[in-house]
Amino acid sequence: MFGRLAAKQVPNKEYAVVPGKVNPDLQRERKKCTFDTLELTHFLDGGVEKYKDRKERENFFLSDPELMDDVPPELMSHEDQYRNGLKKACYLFKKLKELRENGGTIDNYRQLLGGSLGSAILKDGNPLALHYVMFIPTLMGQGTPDQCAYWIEKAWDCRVIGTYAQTELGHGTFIRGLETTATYNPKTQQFFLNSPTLTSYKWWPGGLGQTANYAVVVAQLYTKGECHGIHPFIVQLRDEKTHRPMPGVIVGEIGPKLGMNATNNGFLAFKQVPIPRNQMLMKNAQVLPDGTYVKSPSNKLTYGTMMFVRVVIVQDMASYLAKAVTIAVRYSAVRRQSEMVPGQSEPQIMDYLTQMYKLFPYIATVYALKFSAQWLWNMYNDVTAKIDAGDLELLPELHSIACCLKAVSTADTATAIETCRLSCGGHGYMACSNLPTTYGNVTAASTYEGENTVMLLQTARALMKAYAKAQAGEQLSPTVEYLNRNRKFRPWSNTVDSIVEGFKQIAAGKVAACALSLQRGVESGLSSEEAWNRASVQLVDAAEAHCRAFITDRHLDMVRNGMNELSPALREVMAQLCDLYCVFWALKRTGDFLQFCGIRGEDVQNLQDYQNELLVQIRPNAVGLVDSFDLRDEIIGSALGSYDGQVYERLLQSAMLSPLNAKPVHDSYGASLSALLRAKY
Ligand SMILES: CCC/C=C/C(=O)SCCNC(=O)CCNC(=O)[C@H](O)C(C)(C)COP(=O)([O-])OP(=O)([O-])OC[C@H]1O[C@@H](n2cnc3c(N)ncnc32)[C@H](O)[C@@H]1OP(=O)([O-])[O-]
Ligand SMILES: Cc1cc2nc3c(=O)[nH]c(=O)nc-3n(C[C@H](O)[C@H](O)[C@H](O)COP(=O)(O)OP(=O)(O)OC[C@H]3O[C@@H](n4cnc5c(N)ncnc54)[C@H](O)[C@@H]3O)c2cc1C
Repeated sequence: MFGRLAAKQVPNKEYAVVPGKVNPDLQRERKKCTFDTLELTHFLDGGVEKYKDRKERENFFLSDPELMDDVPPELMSHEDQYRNGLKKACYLFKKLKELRENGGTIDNYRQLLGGSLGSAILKDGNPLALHYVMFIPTLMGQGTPDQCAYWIEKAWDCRVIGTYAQTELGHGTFIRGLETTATYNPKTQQFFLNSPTLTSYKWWPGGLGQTANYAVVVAQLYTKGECHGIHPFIVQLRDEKTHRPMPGVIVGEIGPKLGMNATNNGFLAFKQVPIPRNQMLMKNAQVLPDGTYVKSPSNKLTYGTMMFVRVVIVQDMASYLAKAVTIAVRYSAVRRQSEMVPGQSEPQIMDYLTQMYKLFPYIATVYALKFSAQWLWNMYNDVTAKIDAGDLELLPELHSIACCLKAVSTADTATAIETCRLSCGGHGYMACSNLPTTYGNVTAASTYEGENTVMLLQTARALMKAYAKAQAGEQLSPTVEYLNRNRKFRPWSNTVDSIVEGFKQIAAGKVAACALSLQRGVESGLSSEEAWNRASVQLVDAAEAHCRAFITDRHLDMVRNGMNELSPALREVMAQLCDLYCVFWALKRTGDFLQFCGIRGEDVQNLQDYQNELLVQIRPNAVGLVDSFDLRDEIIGSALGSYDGQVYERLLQSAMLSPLNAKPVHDSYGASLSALLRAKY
């Protein structure tokens, strides 16, 4: 493994990090806060009991030195990143078991992964993540009771470790086009898995490289000479004792990536690999022993695990963003630069309105995403319970709203984290700020589990259907109710209610414009598919507008109806954040408001003034707001964002970890530089 780096001492002892010393600017900021930060933390946790559970859990994991890195992962080789990630992931499993046996409150490993705790322990990814996030959920969601009974316990106990192998070199988005085949032979009662082309190689699954010994493989099912489309199969990839690849299985790792370098993403191919009939997951569709195919009530049920992960991603985005914005806000309170008034002392950079504008809307975004994520999670649970009882009616609506929320939450969070990085100037570019790694983790989510443009087009498809229903006077489901053709939008009134209503009006206008474009396209002689492609830029835009309308509506509803038990001081700050989120997006979409909501130039000026006012109102509470996220320093993992604000001391300390600083003269001097310096040209 990597050698323990002998960290060099900081050059001057007085510049070392001093335990307990807090930067005076941060102390002043904390005194200014107008609300009780603990009250907000309790609210975020969902009550005092849950707060206590979380604290206990964090203490249990984060006080264990085995789970802390001696060396930051960015200083490790690709191979050591994997070794380190795997070692910690396995240790974490043992600790989790210990916690559960002692009556701990975390019921599964998945809860550890997406949240801030998981990303603190396994900063650059977890090779066991897919086992918990997709392999086990697929067994649970797609297995028959017998299959669940056989596999799930083994999987929970990590006696088998799996991944979810769907994407291929040639196809990620268009899953109906996957090329891996599973052909049933009734004589042997086996499926034979085969990879007929290079493009059919599975590519990307997390943990597939060297970790998993099983996988759910998504393959085209052939039986009695007929193809029935893609289905999930449990396939053994490696020997349970030796861990060597099974005969006919070609497997490996795909190499370094922009981020998530410990996740051990892999490739996989099969040469006619046999598996028994009962390893097709048969809750929805079945193949009988004689090869007869029994159809699923809906072939979209095979897509259930993706839906589940899309729902979870929206929650994860709020966690990642809370971390990034905590780093940037604390740093902005400590950092002083330039002169606002000539001759006066340098202000905290957070006193510049442009800096407030970079940061505060993203504090608000944490709440906006959190409230939408909570709603989506509840809806997901309701709909899956109904599906289990045979009622599939709400599935399309869940799919439509999950797709756009997944796309908008990941895209917004990636932009927000990049803005946080920029707001920290040069130091934000340092790996030790933890902003680059956080960005790497988050930007991946714009691609995985459904590429964002493609997800928005799925929502747009549902919106077009809803629009047609509205035109026909049919009843609409709640998330698209605003498309009702008889709906009268209220006139503009310079209030946050008006903005939220305005977003619905914009979405309705854009949806109608798309329908018109599609109709005109077809009338001009295009096929419906060609017309769809011609309208697709507009369609993506309409889906985003629909999602923004949903998010602002949820946020306002929570502030109005979900915070009654909070103190007036805290409710006031929560209302300011909600207003800021709405005004920020209204100003980003001024053109839309002018086009669809009948606002005038002076209304835009009013919005601008209101945004400035909100930024100034939030300013004294900025540090209090991020403190309320209550993220421990181990979770923040940043020289810029620790609670004590010893920013410069930590930067210097972290530079001393660089192996290049281990000796006063680096070996490379003798190997190349000395010759260059002495050469006579
Ligand atoms: C930590 C994480 C690590 C990462 C892991 C991964 O990335 S794993 C890999 C992750 N990979 C991905 O995420 C791959 C992304 N790709 C996909 O999910 C699919 O290929 C697709 C949804 C884009 C199209 O699928 P398609 O060509 O089969 O469909 P179509 O467009 O022809 O529409 C037909 C109808 O089906 C409907 N419908 C569709 N999906 C659902 C659903 N889930 N539920 C309900 N309904 C659904 C749709 O609304 C439409 O309804 P309509 O209008 O007829 O009433
Ligand atoms: C970090 C990471 C982890 C992953 N983990 C897993 C895993 O564990 N298991 C697994 O099976 N997969 C995994 N994936 C794969 C992931 O799900 C796919 O990369 C994703 O679904 C996108 O598919 P693609 O790569 O084929 O992109 P493409 O579909 O090729 O996208 C390329 C471009 O084409 C555009 N495009 C494609 N289709 C359309 C369309 N119909 N209309 C308009 N534009 C279109 C897209 O918008 C995009 O701009 C992972 C990917 C990443 C990055």
